[in-house]
Amino acid sequence: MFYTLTANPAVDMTVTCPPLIPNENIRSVTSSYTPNGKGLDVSYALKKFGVDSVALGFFAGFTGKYIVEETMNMGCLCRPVWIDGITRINSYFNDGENEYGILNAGAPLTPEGERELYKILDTTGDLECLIISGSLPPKASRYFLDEVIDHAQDRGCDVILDISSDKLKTLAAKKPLLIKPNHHEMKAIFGVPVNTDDEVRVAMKMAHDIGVQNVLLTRGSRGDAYFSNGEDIWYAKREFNINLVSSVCAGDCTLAAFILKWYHNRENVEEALKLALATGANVAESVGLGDFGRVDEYSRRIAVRKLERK
Ligand SMILES: O=P(O)(O)OC[C@@]1(O)O[C@H](CO)[C@@H](O)[C@@H]1O
Repeated sequence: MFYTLTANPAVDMTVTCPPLIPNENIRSVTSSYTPNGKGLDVSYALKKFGVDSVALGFFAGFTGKYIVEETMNMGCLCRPVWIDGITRINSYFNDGENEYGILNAGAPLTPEGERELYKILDTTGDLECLIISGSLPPKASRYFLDEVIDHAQDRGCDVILDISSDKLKTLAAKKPLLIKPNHHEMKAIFGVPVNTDDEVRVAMKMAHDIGVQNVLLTRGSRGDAYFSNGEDIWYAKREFNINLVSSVCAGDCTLAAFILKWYHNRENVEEALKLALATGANVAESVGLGDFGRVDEYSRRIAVRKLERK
């Protein structure tokens, strides 16, 4: 069974509005409030593909209650750890020209909360693959992620990381099965750009050298991605334009789709990349995750090639 961990979930408030004007109030055109957080998004996307997972995370207050209820309403399994405070609300604005995001800190984590999570990881019956996504809440202990990975790996569980913290560099030594940085994160973590095939080769090698088994590198609005398994590197690109509404959950759904096709069939890189980019593109065309209505059609319009070995 797939498990996702969202240590710092959020209600996303997504607003479309006329251009923002300093020191003036403007009225929004549309607004919506959706249960989110990177790991939860992975669980929701898997569910849309008909695959169950268990969503783990720390939840607090009325917003936490809303997320857990909505998660269950979607038919997703969820094992919340309740903490004090209020789960954050993140705000995203699209003024027709640009996207803006304001991300809040989240409810502070407690040692008791952390221990409760470790207990779930130690005792749950079917822990096969844990996808750890997103930021950490305030007051998370210094070695929280190290501990989470240790508890999971002690159970023989694979670990996938989608975190932007520079902790990723040290966590790589624990040999995660897969990491999913975007181009900004890859540059921040390894200090090298990833604009060309050759630059990507260098960055991928750096990731593998420090312990990462597989890397899915996404490049946001460019609509392309690279995947490296340590032996070969594939490049995938969408061959169509999208009608951008909100790119906010696109990366999480890209990851979910990739895992879905690749986790149980590691040879299936090409198909996995096609579904991943198609899903990300379709999600960016709606608020939240959308209905995945064009994923099949888009999958047929993703070009994939293997890079020459050097
Ligand atoms: O602060 P984090 O955890 O890095 O990111 C949180 C977040 O931006 O990630 C999701 C999109 O990926 C949003 O639903 C959510 O608001």
